[in-house]
Amino acid sequence: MATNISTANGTETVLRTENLNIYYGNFLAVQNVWLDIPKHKATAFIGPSGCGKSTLLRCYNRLNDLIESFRAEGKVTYYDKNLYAPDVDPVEVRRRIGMVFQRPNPFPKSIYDNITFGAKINGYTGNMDELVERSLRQAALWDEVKDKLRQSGFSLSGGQQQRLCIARAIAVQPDVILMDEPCSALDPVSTLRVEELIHELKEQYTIVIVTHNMQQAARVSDMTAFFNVKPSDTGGRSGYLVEYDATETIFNNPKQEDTRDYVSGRFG
Ligand SMILES: Nc1ncnc2c1ncn2[C@@H]1O[C@H](COP(=O)(O)OP(=O)(O)OP(=O)(O)O)[C@@H](O)[C@H]1O
Repeated sequence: MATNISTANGTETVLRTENLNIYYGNFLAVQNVWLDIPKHKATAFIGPSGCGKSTLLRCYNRLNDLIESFRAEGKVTYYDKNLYAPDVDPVEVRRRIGMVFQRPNPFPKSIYDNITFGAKINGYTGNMDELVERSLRQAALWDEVKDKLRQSGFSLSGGQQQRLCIARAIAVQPDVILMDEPCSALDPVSTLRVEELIHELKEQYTIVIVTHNMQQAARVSDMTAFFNVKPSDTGGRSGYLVEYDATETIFNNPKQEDTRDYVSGRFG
């Protein structure tokens, strides 16, 4: 279907924003975003602090709905279906479009129960032991925890906790995994582990990752969107999309001077 094709790389589009403006109260936080997220690729959002990377990311699974002052104009579609249509259940959206946060946030439960919790809520009727093993294997954590599944999730290292959170996200069988600076609280070895994992995960899932670390964007992503901020009519500074292209192009041959300056470290 023509409307389902990302012009950027010819693959199927999973999430699309059209003329998206995001407000907190009267403040226009992000303006006029047109962006296609391609299937089974990793797409990175980069840009200076406050340009709206996390705000946009949270629009994709309606997590901003929980913020009272939030309001969106324009369109966000998921396989051509309007994510904000009145008949769309935000809880189901969040099951299909999972999220991993900046700080690992396991539930105060055992490793095993961290994985099964969401599945139980969703009425999963399959074999829980298999689900736990499969999810932990996919998150490259199984070998490290298989002998201590009944221990608390908090007993793991920070990097292991983040992989547990990724396993928890996988366990509800999502289609998309949103990652908001997933490595910013991790040491370099754990960061590398999660980056390797992203490469493996994108064979099955569509990944969108916000990162402050440009080397990380260059290492893990196929597509990169660079956002910047500019003064807004509503006061303050609004984020906007400067350039979106294959990661290699953004880092080696960007079309916009602002992108070139940012990726070369001249500002931001
Ligand atoms: N809950 C909120 N209420 C009001 N304003 C908010 C809220 N969350 C974010 N903002 C504002 O929206 C703008 C975009 O913030 P956002 O956190 O999305 O940017 P970011 O690019 O992810 O920043 P950082 O890289 O620092 O995490 C900022 O001006 C921020 O102050």
